[in-house]
Parts: sequence; C-alpha cells; structure tokens
Amino acid sequence: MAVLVTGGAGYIGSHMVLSLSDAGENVVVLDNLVTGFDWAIDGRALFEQGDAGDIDFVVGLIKKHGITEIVHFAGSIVVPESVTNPLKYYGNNTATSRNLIEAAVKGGVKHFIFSSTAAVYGMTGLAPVVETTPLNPMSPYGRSKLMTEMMLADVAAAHPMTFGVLRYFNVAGADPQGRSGQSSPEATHLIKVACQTALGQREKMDIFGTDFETPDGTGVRDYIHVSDLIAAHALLLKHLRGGGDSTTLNCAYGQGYSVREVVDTVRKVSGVDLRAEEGPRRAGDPASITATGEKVRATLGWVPQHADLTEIVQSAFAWEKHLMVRNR
Ligand SMILES: NC(=O)c1ccc[n+]([C@@H]2O[C@H](COP(=O)([O-])OP(=O)(O)OC[C@H]3O[C@@H](n4cnc5c(N)ncnc54)[C@H](O)[C@@H]3O)[C@@H](O)[C@H]2O)c1
Ligand SMILES: O=c1ccn([C@@H]2O[C@H](COP(=O)(O)OP(=O)(O)O[C@H]3O[C@H](CO)[C@@H](O)[C@H](O)[C@H]3O)[C@@H](O)[C@H]2O)c(=O)[nH]1
Repeated sequence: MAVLVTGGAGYIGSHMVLSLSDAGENVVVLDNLVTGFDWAIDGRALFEQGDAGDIDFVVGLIKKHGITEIVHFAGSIVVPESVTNPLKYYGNNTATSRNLIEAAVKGGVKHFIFSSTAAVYGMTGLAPVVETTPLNPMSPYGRSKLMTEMMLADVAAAHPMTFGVLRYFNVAGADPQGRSGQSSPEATHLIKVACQTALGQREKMDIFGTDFETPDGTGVRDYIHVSDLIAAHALLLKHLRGGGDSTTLNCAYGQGYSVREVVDTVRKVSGVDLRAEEGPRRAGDPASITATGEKVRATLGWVPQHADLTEIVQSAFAWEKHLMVRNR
C-alpha cells in the first residue's frame, strides 16, 4: 500500500510528503519538476519523475508501487498567467487531471484527493463564502480547477472511487521544523514577495490595486498556514479510508487580511521598512475572498494550530532567509 503524491516536489506537496512520511506511510512522488525541486522531496519517499497526465506511466506506477490513494497537487498556479495563457491552464490543470483520473480508475485507486482553490468562487463580496455559495470563477485558473472538481464528481458516481476536494484559500508559511517552504524564486504570492523585498532580493514590491471595495482599498484574502492545510489532508485521507463519503471542503480560517495589513506584518516581523509601491489592479483578482471553514471543522474535526498572521509570516520569513543561505 502506498500513497501517490503528484506535485510532491512543489511547495504544498512537499509538506504533504513530510506529513505522510512522519506518519510512517509509504509515499511515492510523481513530479515533472517544472516548478518543483527534487531536493524538496523528503528522503523517505520514492521519487518518480514524469508527467501526471501520462496515463500509461501512471497506471504503471499504480501497479508497481501498489498505490491505493492519490493526492493530486500537480498543476499550474498563477492566476494572472492564466488570463494571458489560458490554454496552459486548461492543459496542465484540466486535461492533465482528466488523464490522471482515468489512470486512477484504470489502476483501481480507491480514494482521490484534489487541490482546488478559493478561485472557483470568483467575486463574492465581503462576506465569507460557504461550500454552497454559487461558483462563478473570474479566471481561467479558477475555471480549470472547477472543471476538475466536476470531472471527479462524475467519475466517482460511475466508478468505485471516493474523492475529497479541498478548496484552499491563500496558503502561506513554512514547515515549523524548517524542512520545507515556498522555494520558487519566481513565485508571485504576496507574503513570499514581501519577504523577498524585506531581504533585499527585490528593490521594491507592488500593491496591486488600492480602489477595491474593501476597508482599506486593497485586496483581502484568508491566509492559511501550510501545516494546518496539510493537517486537513491527513484527516481527509483518514475519513475516506474509514468509508466516509466524498466531500468538498473550504480550507480557511475565516479571517481576512488586506494587502496593506500583510505588508505591515512583514515589516514588523523583518524589522525592515520595505518599499511597497501602489499600482493598478492585477488581472483576474477578486476584491475579497474568505471562508468560515465551518464544514471542514465539522466533517473532519479539523482544529487549526497556526491561525495567526504573525506566525505565518515568521515561518515564511525564516524559510526565505534559509533559501538565501542555501542558494549562495
Ligand atoms: N499556493 C496556494 O496558495 C494555492 C492555493 C490554492 C490551490 N493551490 C493548489 O495547490 C497545488 C500545489 O500548489 P503549490 O503552491 O505547491 O505549487 P508548486 O508550483 O510549488 O507545486 C506544483 C508542483 O507540481 C509539479 N507539476 C506541475 N505540473 C505537473 C505535471 N503535469 N506533472 C507532474 N508534475 C507537475 C511542479 O513541478 C511542482 O512541483 C496546485 O494544484 C495549486 O493549484 C495552491
Ligand atoms: O506582489 C504582489 C502580490 C500579490 N498582491 C495582492 O495580494 C493578494 C494575494 O495575491 P497572491 O498571493 O498572488 O494570491 P492569489 O492571487 O489570491 O492566489 C493564491 O491563492 C489562491 C486561492 O485564494 C490560489 O488558488 C492561487 O493558486 C494562489 O496563487 C491579491 O490581492 C494580490 O493582488 C500584491 O498586491 N502584490
């Protein structure tokens, strides 16, 4: 028995690999290293380099390693890039996932967990969303993920496989033991960019939009610590293995922070008065997106351990400093 983690060399997937390995599970990572790093894969896991959309290859892996579950992180993740290059997203998110799901069915995989996103909701106003809030994604990225959610539901209705969809809100922070973090130098995430700026790797950063209908005019997001997000995956896996129904869950704390609040927190944590220039809105960005997280708590008994913006920024900043030394 083993768990296949696609995208296990990436930011969030590498934390899943650590968690599964810490729990004594057999883990196989499938990653094509397009944005991930082989050094980010914990040494206790087996690494198979390849594409998650290669059906024959994945069916072969399922047989070779006795894969019983797939946790599917592999994909393309930059919202504004999906606006300028939508086919990349319908290819590497929707089409790749379709093939991976086919391989899962062919290989007799029992449970499938999928990384979805808050971006499936689109513009929702300032109130927190719940899972039944109408889905109206604003970007090809969000649509590419929503299509995968729909495929999974259809396939699970027709085949003996259960699934869990986790809609992540804004994932940030790093492993508290300092073993992994967001490592891509080109990452566009706010907390990462602000930490890089505080460390002098960027001369300045931009605040994308100050005219949103939010309390201070900048975008509001629900930032979730990567370790709490991974804990939800572990609980979901247990739920599905125990015969629990397929489910779709928001992963969020229910607390939104504006871009200005995040930048100020990075200034406080780093002690650096970093330069943040106010500029126009970025394509595909909603004003605000938060969620209560009530369903994930009720369904899985999830209790967040790191729901504190300062702690999230401290761990992200520590990882950024670690990377500077590592890459020297
Ligand atoms: N970071 C966030 O805030 C966030 C929020 C919501 C959802 N997500 C989702 O979580 C997942 C992981 O995101 P991340 O932040 O760790 O990104 P990441 O880019 O760090 O990780 C993605 C990994 O997948 C690999 N990959 C990409 N395409 C592949 C393919 N076709 N075959 C095999 N490997 C492939 C990459 O090499 C990389 O290691 C993605 O599906 C993303 O959409 C992320
Ligand atoms: O240099 C920057 C980067 C971001 N922002 C703003 O900060 C907020 C957060 O942006 P970012 O960190 O890029 O995250 P999102 O665009 O919200 O998207 C992330 O969070 C989504 C879930 O909410 C995931 O689906 C995506 O994969 C992930 O990139 C937004 O208002 C951005 O406009 C800036 O002002 N300056």
